[in-house]
Amino acid sequence: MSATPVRVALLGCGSVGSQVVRLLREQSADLEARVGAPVELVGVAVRRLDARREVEVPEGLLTTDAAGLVASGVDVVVEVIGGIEPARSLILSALEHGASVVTANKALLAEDGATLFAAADKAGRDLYFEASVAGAIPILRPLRESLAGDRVRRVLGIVNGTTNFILDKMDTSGAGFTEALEEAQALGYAEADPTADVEGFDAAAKAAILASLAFHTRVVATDVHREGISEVSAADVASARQMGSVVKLLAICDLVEGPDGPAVSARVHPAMIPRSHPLASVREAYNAVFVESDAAGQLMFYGPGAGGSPTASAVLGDLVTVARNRLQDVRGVGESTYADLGVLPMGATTTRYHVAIDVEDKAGVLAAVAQEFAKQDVSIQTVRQQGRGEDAQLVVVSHRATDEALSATVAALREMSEVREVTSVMRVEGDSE
Ligand SMILES: NC(=O)C1=CN([C@@H]2O[C@H](COP(=O)(O)OP(=O)(O)OC[C@H]3O[C@@H](n4cnc5c(N)ncnc54)[C@H](O)[C@@H]3O)[C@@H](O)[C@H]2O)C=CC1
Ligand SMILES: N[C@@H](CC=O)C(=O)O
Ligand code: NA
Repeated sequence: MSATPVRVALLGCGSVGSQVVRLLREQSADLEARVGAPVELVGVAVRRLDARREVEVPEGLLTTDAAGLVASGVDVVVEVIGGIEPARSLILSALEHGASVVTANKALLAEDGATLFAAADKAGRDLYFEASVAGAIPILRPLRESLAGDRVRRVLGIVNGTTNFILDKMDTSGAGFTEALEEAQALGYAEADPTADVEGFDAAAKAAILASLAFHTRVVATDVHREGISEVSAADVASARQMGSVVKLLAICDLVEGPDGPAVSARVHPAMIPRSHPLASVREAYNAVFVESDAAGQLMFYGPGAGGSPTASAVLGDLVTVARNRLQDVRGVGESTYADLGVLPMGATTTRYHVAIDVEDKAGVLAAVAQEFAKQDVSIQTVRQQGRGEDAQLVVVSHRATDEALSATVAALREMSEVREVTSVMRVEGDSE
């Protein structure tokens, strides 16, 4: 006699949801063998019954009553609607009704993960979310489980495919930001409204999730310093190229020593990295995440971070785990926030700056510019002059200093009579000091 099926409800049938349906159908026999029971899709909640879908869903499974579906006694709810509401209420209701939950919703986890994890604890059910960060790349499970005996010091990565595609195009073809964005939209990488990707909200949510798991503390999206790529100009990209560097949108999470003890620093911003750095070779819409820990040293995780099918792969991985757990009547590893660390403000975080300044080409200008750096106690690593006369430009790269001191230096440079314009300001990462 075959085992009782694990009954699955799917919420949302867009890019990711439709691929979840496809994989559940195509791999049904293997999934049954791996789980130890048939995995049965019993309902798919959609916004509109007559919408065009990438995959055929038997009509009897479709419903617009998501709330009714999660309350119908299913074993697992897979949430791939996205956004805060109704996703949050549906997940909470699913847990209250005894279902385990798999979600790809980084926006919700980074805004209100605490409520969801508390509800999962209260219900004694699993809440898994590998797909929420870097799509198909297994990164949350390694942080939560494989590295549980180590001390992670840094997580550094490219975690947004859309912005990496745009920056890569700007670098390889000399395209401006708007042109590169239009290409990303035409290829279906960027949304019609690409704000969450382009302005760094998507990457900041992922940074919050990564930092929470890596450092065993709670970090929310608003704890993450966020700058997007809409201000990155063709001149910035060209300036990076001249330095042998490339511009990438990075998510950087560090375990640091704050004024009151260990703290977390989490930031998302464009930065120049040397072309020799492994992250520089991450092209198009790919993602990569570096993890540095005391005992393991450096680890790199690389692969497709976006797209329906890769993301559905991560969803199915979680689905198999929570289904197995249910059959064995156990729970997987939950949230761990025992470290309860403070968050270091961006101003106190140490970074390095690249500053390109159009200046008057006359004696004493270089000394005057250097003096503004010295006033803020910012040490200069290199200065290069390019062009002459009207076209004279100084390119300064600093040593590491607090972000507060560096931005005060740039503000002072902008006020100098010898400075015509500060044309490019960008942080520098992945280099020696
Ligand atoms: N597309 C990607 O590459 C990745 C997406 N994710 C996450 O996966 C989730 C889903 O993303 P996509 O599939 O790309 O979005 P999508 O916009 O293609 O699909 C969402 C679907 O949910 C439906 N929906 C909205 N409200 C609903 C409701 N009340 N009841 C039932 N259905 C409803 C929409 O009509 C739409 O079909 C999001 O949380 C997203 O952040 C995570 C990693 C990568
Ligand atoms: N919009 C995201 C995809 C999902 O996380 C991206 O471009 O990386
Ligand atoms: Na992932």
